[in-house]
Amino acid sequence: MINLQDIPGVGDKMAQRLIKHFGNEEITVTAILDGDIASICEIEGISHRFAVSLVHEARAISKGKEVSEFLKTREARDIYEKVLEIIKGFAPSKYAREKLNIYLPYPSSQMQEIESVRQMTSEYTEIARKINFDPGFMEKLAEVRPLSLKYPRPKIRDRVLITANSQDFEYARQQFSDSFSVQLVELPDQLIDAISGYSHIICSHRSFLEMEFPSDVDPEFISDLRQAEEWQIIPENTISFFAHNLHTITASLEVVRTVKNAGYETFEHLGDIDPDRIEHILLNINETGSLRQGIDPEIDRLRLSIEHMDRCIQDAVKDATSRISRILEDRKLTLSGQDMVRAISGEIEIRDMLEREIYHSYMEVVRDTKKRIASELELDQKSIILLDSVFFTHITYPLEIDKSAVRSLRQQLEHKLERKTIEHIRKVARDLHQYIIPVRSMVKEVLDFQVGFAIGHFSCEYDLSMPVLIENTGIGFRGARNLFLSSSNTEITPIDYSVGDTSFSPEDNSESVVILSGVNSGGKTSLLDLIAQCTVLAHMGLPVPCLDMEIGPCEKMYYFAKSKGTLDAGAFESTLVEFSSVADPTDKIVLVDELESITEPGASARIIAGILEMLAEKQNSAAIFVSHLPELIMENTECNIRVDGIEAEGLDAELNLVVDRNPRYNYIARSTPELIVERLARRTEGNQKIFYEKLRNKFHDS
Ligand SMILES: Nc1ncnc2c1ncn2[C@@H]1O[C@H](COP(=O)(O)OP(=O)(O)OP(=O)(O)O)[C@@H](O)[C@H]1O
Repeated sequence: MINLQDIPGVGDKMAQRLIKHFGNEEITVTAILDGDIASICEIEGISHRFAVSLVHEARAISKGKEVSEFLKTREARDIYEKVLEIIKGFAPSKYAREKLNIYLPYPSSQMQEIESVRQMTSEYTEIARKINFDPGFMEKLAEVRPLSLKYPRPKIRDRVLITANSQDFEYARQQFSDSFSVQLVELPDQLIDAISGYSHIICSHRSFLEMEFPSDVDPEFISDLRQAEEWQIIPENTISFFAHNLHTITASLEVVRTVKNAGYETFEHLGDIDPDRIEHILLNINETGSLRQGIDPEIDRLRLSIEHMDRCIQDAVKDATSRISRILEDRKLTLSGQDMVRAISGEIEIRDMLEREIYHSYMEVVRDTKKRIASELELDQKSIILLDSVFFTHITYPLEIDKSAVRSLRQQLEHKLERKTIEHIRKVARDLHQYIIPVRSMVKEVLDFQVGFAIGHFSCEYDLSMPVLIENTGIGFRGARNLFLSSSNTEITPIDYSVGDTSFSPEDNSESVVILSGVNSGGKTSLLDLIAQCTVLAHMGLPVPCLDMEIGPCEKMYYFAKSKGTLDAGAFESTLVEFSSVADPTDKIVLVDELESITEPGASARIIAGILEMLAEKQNSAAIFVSHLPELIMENTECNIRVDGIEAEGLDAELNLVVDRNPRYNYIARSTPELIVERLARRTEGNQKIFYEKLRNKFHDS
């Protein structure tokens, strides 16, 4: 087991953060070595890229090998990166894109790594084919992101937890004071101060049962503070985890359901995950952690009542005043002589007489107004009693209301709503609590599924096949298509070719070291790229762009691309130094494109011959050298080296080169300069034509 801080990029602080997240160093290192990018990314501030580099570095240390152990040259790494870039094009998310970076070509000595990817790839290719890239499924798959465990903890201003002794107080403060107030109440006369201003009071000790609470307070009691679960005291926290990750969780559930329904056991070990049940509970909440509308009719009613209360009362009072106005307009007061005398003598007030006259009609309007408000706000009996005190018992015109009574009514409704909401939230939190760990595992699995599915999708899209791994040295294939050409929409000629001892080798032609000669633009470099792609993919455990392929896995891959022009002395020397590494005894595949351009033809033919001899003598390596100097090279060696050729068959009616892109075994291909000259001679006129014809005749003379 390696130490966390041995991994480059992991300092003291980073190690602590990782250990805090995973629990201990051993679990952390195991997660990193397992490539558990999803869990590593759950830590705030750690990017996918950094997580991937941790995995690479840790694996390299644990195996005592460099990451690029198999890929020995810059061009070999380029091929790997370009192939990986194509696969990444199928990644449904940024996470999957990054995680694909942990797929590397492994040397044959790490066959178990190759085998495990091969097995996984076959499964995923089958799943991808079966699900057939259903757009709905693909959309859900793409919605899954690593879970965010860093979401704002809810601040609950109207809740207080009262504790009865300093130990409970300290414990509760540490646990809960981030979310709501915690108070110490050791004596009954401290109670009122501690709870005033809070509508939701939680008592954490039975001694509070004996204390007298104000009549409008309805405290909750929990018997054992330390035994209480999070969902009992801060259900909002549990809800927050699900709400904050709602999209990812619901999308993951859908992915799991679809894969299960398609008959695959990929997620079977997630036994605790019942997508229907979890989805049903999640229907209660929205992304902000609030209860969704339409879930609890009582809560909806209270929400609406509070929201519409002011407008409803305002409109009802306005209409009532108009109605009173109309009543007054129709009224006339006739005073009898006696009344006049009593009024003058002060025995009765004119005001009283007037009030008496309209009292019944006025009160009827007030009664109707209350009824209307009660009905529009759907008030229950308790609230209707409070509504009574909103209206005065004496006559006012225009109709006036008691604003403090309106406030009390509102407060009463708000308290009721809070109470109902917390009851509901607690129920949802209790139901969801048990799924926190299973859901975390599920999302991790679905994220890994994204990666596997991307590979499966790539395999289906390019119609790839799993290569057969053989004991012998060599690589051979049928119907192979260069992925880089496929991506550029060129119409591709499938290639059949074999180097070394494969069942595709022509009879008596199983040499593993060959020179590939041929026409300019015949496809020699494309064929080298194709062999490099197949070699890299096969050593990654991935399928290859061939109808069938056999490969003898090896330890290293060298790819030397064509150099641009003759090299100066320094560059020539460093190229030779690079090539010297080919001399070590390990089995390898060596691909070289036109090495002759490093120096003048005679010298380079000797150098190439020397390198080829060395490779051929070891008999454990496959090598393909593209060269325009096959005869010159062969003159310089006695070794058993095969020369194959890609030949141009001539010019077509449009004067384009007609090439057979499939190499011919044991065949030195004719070069094309004469065909190019021929084409120029036919396409030009006048002096130019004369010039090209002169050159063409030179070929014919020889
Ligand atoms: N199998 C194929 N199917 C279709 N087109 C191909 C195939 N192989 C190569 N080509 C086309 O031929 C072009 C030239 O190929 P490439 O560069 O591999 O030839 P080359 O023999 O290496 O040429 P040169 O000798 O000039 O370096 C490519 O760009 C590609 O468009």
